Amino acid sequence: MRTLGLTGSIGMGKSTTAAMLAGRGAAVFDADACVHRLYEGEIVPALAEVFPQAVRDGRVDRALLRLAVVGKPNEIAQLEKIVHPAVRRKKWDFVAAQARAGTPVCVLDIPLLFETGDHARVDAVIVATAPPDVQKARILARGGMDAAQAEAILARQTPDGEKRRRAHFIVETQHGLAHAERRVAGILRALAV
Ligand SMILES: CC(C)(COP(=O)(O)OP(=O)(O)OC[C@H]1O[C@@H](n2cnc3c(N)ncnc32)[C@H](O)[C@@H]1O)[C@@H](O)C(=O)NCCC(=O)NCCS
Ligand SMILES: Nc1ncnc2c1ncn2[C@@H]1O[C@H](COP(=O)(O)OP(=O)(O)OP(=O)(O)O)[C@@H](O)[C@H]1O
Repeated sequence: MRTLGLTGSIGMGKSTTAAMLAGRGAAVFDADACVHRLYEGEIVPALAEVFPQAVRDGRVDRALLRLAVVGKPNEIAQLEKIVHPAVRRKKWDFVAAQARAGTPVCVLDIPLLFETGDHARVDAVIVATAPPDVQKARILARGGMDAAQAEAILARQTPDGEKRRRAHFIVETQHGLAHAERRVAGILRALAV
């Protein structure tokens, strides 16, 4: 099995690129979706001890959690200390299950691929990217985060230029879906998978 890491800074088109890889047969682990699932129950007791204001009806309310942690380095570090080990377990369980099932290509879609060191544990790294103005417009258009919150999140991520330098493959997402789809097909061809 080939294991590919897919990353990109906030709003760069990572999830869209992951969906294209899935459409071509890859099994995708989505770290953001994994976190969101954990917030529905499994990790709620641990979080309720530290961020009780973000728990409503037995689940984590992400808008409230965002208010509690974004732009607050100590709080986000505390959150990561609880969330990241749980995600790590789910991620490698997923990879092991895919290997057992004989899946040919497994993709780890992880915003913090370099920050966690996972880039060194995969066969190749794909980085989704777009110019900064496109990125900012996308984050604001999606709603949820304002410009200051987006800046605070970006400040915690490896800069896009460094991600691109360290990538084996780059998918530029500012040229539209068809363009990115062709690039994804080309990458899979180049990897012979
Ligand atoms: C801060 C939270 C509540 C915001 O939730 P929201 O629904 O608005 O955003 P979502 O989870 O979809 O994340 C959007 C993007 O923000 C970026 N991001 C999120 N958390 C982090 C973080 N700790 N460090 C850097 N970037 C982050 C990523 O690019 C991610 O794709 C949420 O992201 C969270 O709980 N983060 C902590 C867990 C974490 O580190 N996740 C990152 C991948 S494991
Ligand atoms: N190749 C593309 N062509 C056109 N629009 C795109 C492309 N890729 C992404 N987009 C658009 O950009 C926005 C952000 O994309 P997406 O959700 O995939 O980003 P992301 O990197 O996963 O974001 P985040 O890290 O914030 O979760 C979406 O509105 C999506 O439709």
